[in-house]
Amino acid sequence: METKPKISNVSKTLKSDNWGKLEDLNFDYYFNNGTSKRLSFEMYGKSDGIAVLLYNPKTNKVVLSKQFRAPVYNHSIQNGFLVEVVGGAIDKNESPEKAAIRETEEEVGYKIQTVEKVSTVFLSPGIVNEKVHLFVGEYSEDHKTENGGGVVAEDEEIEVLEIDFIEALKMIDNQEIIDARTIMLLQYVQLKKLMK
Ligand SMILES: Nc1nc2c(ncn2[C@@H]2O[C@H](COP(=O)(O)OP(=O)(O)O[C@H]3O[C@H](CO)[C@@H](O)[C@H](O)[C@@H]3O)[C@@H](O)[C@H]2O)c(=O)[nH]1
Ligand SMILES: [Mg+2]
Repeated sequence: METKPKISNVSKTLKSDNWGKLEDLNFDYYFNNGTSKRLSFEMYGKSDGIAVLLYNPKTNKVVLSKQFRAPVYNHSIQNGFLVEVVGGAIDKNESPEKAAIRETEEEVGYKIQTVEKVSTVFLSPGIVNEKVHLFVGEYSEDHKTENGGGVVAEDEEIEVLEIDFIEALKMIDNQEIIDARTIMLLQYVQLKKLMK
């Protein structure tokens, strides 16, 4: 018996192309009840992204950033300023690892040599097209540079926070940390016992 493909006749429609792209994915969807229907689902995204948690197992400290996020402000939360891990968009022809190392220096001013891959995740798979590559990276004071704070030409302004790991975990409990990438990476470090 011939089985129909679940998804067929796929096309894309570009609806907006500014900071990121808003597109429709159009397709015929074959339901389990034997009917099929043409569907269009909206997807928004830029390039894929990276996020890095910097941790120092000698001092039990982590480095986080604080910056303005429009959707957070839009919800009248924390006046729009979110505590996050280092994160950013991957440049054209750049590997996720290279992007993680570059963003770490740009945003928080530590020049690290290596990062360790944790996972690649979707943060909002119903809407957002971006995959985010998650990393952890060991740092020490020796890696500190004069840089950090974000790229002024990109209207970035980043406050660098170096705090005790235990304090960061408490900030998850009291809802001061509400960014999913940051929660995932802090809990990864806790689960894998990378720090006390
Ligand atoms: N988002 C956005 N940023 C803009 C815009 N115009 C200018 N910018 C500036 O461009 C910077 C982009 O910096 P990146 O560090 O490359 O990206 P990011 O926004 O920090 O991305 C990280 O966080 C996202 C979650 O908020 C993640 O989705 C992404 O994967 C990554 O981890 C922002 O900080 C902001 O200052 C705009 O229309 N939208
Ligand atoms: Mg960023």
